[in-house]
Amino acid sequence: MPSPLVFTNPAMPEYWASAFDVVPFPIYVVDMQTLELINVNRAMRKRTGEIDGRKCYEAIYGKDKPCAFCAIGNMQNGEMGQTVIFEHFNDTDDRWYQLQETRIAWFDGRPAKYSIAVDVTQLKGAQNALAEAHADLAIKNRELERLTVTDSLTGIGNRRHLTAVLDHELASARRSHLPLSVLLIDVDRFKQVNDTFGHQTGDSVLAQVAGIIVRNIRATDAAGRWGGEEFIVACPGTSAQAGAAVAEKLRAAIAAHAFPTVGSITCSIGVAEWAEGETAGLLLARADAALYVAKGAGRNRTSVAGGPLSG
Ligand SMILES: Nc1nc2c(ncn2[C@@H]2O[C@H](COP(=O)(O)OP(=O)(O)OP(=O)(O)O)[C@@H](O)[C@H]2O)c(=O)[nH]1
Repeated sequence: MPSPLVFTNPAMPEYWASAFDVVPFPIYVVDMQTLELINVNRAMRKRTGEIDGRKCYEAIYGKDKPCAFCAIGNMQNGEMGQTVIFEHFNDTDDRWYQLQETRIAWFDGRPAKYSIAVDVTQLKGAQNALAEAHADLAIKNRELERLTVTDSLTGIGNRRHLTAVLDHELASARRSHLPLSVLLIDVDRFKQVNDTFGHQTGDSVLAQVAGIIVRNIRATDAAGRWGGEEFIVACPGTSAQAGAAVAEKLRAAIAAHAFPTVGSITCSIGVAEWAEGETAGLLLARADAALYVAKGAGRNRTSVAGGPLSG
């Protein structure tokens, strides 16, 4: 009993033609030795015209030598009925095809392969659009995430970001037993800046102060705008003494900066080192108390908090 893939009935070529002409997808049969097209169905002829007898690579792909992706090489020693399925972009008509190619024996015994080519260009387009939409969404989500932790005026971390950073740094300090200091920075007499030069100039001063802070701290430090004209810097691995040095550096940099329209401004800074068992709220309360001392002592200075507040 011959394999159903070995066509032996001499009437078969006609049968083949009538059966495959009703299939709406292009189907063609190639002689595996000569690479000549033995049979081409109606859907294929509609696309290519009469190409029977021509080399497949030349008639279908407009090439002057066999295609690099041709499956015939791998089929030469394969089993009858061996099938490969792959997708291919045909640049002669700029369309994607899914090709299903099967090894057969033609009616006269010649080894051949027949190919069914399904145009999947639209499907590919939809897949690509979906992939693009996913990528776009991922980028937008990322941007949204960034915006929720960014202060829109200064571009540095906002209060939400700082709260998360402080929680994280406190947990790290608890584990590592390394010191952690926070700096609470407040622009001096900022109301005057607004009142004298207008709110817009005030905004610009805040953005510049943020820039000075960010440029003068370590990559491992975290800075953000706590609100209004107040900024916080968290310095992991930093004692109160070292924190005071960072504060003085920032204070001097801000005092030395020439702010357009406004001239010079100053700031006061409260520094507190985290004490074992202390919450972020209590740590900030101590930094705030130190800031209050700095303001009371005449502003444009740094004050370091004493030990933890009781209660
Ligand atoms: N331009 C601008 N001003 C702001 C912003 N947020 C808060 N302010 C202003 O900052 C000023 C803070 O004033 P105060 O709290 O009295 O403090 P100060 O004038 O800096 O005085 P001291 O802190 O005592 O030196 C207020 O006038 C607020 O309106 C902002 O986003 N932009």
